[in-house]
Amino acid sequence: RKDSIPELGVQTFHTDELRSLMSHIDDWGLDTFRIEDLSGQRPLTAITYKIFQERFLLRTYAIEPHTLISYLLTLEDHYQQVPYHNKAHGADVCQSMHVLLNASALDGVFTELEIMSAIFASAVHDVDHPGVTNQFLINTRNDLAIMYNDESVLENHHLAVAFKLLQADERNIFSNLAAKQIKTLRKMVIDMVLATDMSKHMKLLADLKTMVESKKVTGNNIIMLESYDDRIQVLQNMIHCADLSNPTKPLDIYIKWTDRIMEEFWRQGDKERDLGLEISPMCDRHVASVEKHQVGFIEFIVHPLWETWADLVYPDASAILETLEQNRDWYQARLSPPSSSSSSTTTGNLSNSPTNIHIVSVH
Ligand SMILES: COc1ccccc1COc1cc(C2=NN(C3CCCCCC3)C(=O)C2(C)C)ccc1OC
Ligand SMILES: [Zn+2]
Repeated sequence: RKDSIPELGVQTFHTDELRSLMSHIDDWGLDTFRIEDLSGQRPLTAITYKIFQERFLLRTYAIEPHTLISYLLTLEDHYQQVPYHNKAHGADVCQSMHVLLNASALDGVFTELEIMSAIFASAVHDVDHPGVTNQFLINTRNDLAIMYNDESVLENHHLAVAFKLLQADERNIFSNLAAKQIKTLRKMVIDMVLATDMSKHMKLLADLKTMVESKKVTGNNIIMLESYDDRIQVLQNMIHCADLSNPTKPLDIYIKWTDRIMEEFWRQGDKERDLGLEISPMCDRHVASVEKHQVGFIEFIVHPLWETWADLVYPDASAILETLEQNRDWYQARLSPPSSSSSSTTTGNLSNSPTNIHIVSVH
C-alpha cells in the first residue's frame, strides 16, 4: 500500500512539539517519556524511525518507509505493558545507543551494517518482556525456561520474537539486503542482545578492561578494532551501557526509571509471595530500600562499567560519567543517617537521652 507516511512516522496531535523534541535525537538525556506522550504512545516507532532517517539507513539498504513503520509498530505492540521493561525502555536504549555510536573515538570505526545492527538490536532487545527475571521464570518452571533450558531465557525469547516478526513480507525491512549481509546482521544482533543478560556482566566488563589496557588508536585518537571479536565486544558493551544508562541521565528522568523498576520488582515479589516462593531480596515492597539499591547498583555495577567505557572512548563519555557520580551522591545523601551514636548533630531530641542510641540504617 502506498498510503502516505506521516512526517514523523506516527500519528500525533502535537506535530510541532514532537518535531522539536526529535531534533534533539543526538543528545544524551532526551526525554523518552515526553516523546511517549507526544507520539500517541509510540516512542519506539517515533525514535527508531527518526534514527533510521537521520542515518540514511532507508536509502543505504533500500528500506521502504511503510515497511519500516509496519515493522516498528508491530514490534512496539509486542512490548508488554509492564512498569519498566516496556516500549519506553526499548525506545530509550535505542536512542542511547544512537548517541554512543556518535562518540568521536569511534568515528568511522563501524560499518553501516554494524550501525544498523546495533540500532535494530537496541530497539528489539527487550521485546515481549513479561516483567519478571530469568530466575523467576526458572524457579516457576515457566514455558520459556523449559524452551531455553534456563540459559539466557528472556534474551533468547526477545531475539526469537524480533526475528519472527520479520518473516511477514510487509514487515521484512531487510528484504533488499544481500544474503551475506543478512547473515552478518543476524549474528551481530544475536550476539548483542544475548550480551544484555546481566549474568554476562562481569565477563563483559573484565574483557572491556583488558581491551582498554591494550587500546590501540590511530593518529587522531580513533580506536582500532581489527577482529570480529574485538568489534562485537565493543558493540556488546555499548548495548550493555545503553541498557544500564538510567543512572547516567538527568536526575528527574533517572528517578522515573527507578520508580518503574521498583514497581516491576515489587510486583514480582507479590507474585512470589502469592506462590509461596521465597521473595527475592529486592522484590519485597514491605522492605523498601530504594536509595540503598540505587547506591549499590551504581557502586558495584553501573559506575565500574561506565568508568571503563569512559576510559575507552576518552574524553567522549566524561560528561556522562560526571552526571552518574552526581546522581550517585544524590541518592547517597538520601540514605538513612549513618549508624553511629557519636554524631550529636543527628536529632536534637536524642541529645538529652540517658544513653547513646545507635541509629541503625534499614538493611
Ligand atoms: C541491583 O540493583 C537493584 C536491585 C533491586 C532494585 C533496584 C536495583 C537498582 O535499580 C535498577 C536495576 C536494574 C536492573 N537490575 N538488574 C539485575 C537485578 C538482579 C540483581 C542483580 C543484578 C541486577 C537488571 O537485570 C536490570 C538491568 C533490569 C535496572 C534499573 C535500575 O534502576 C533504574
Ligand atoms: Zn533492557
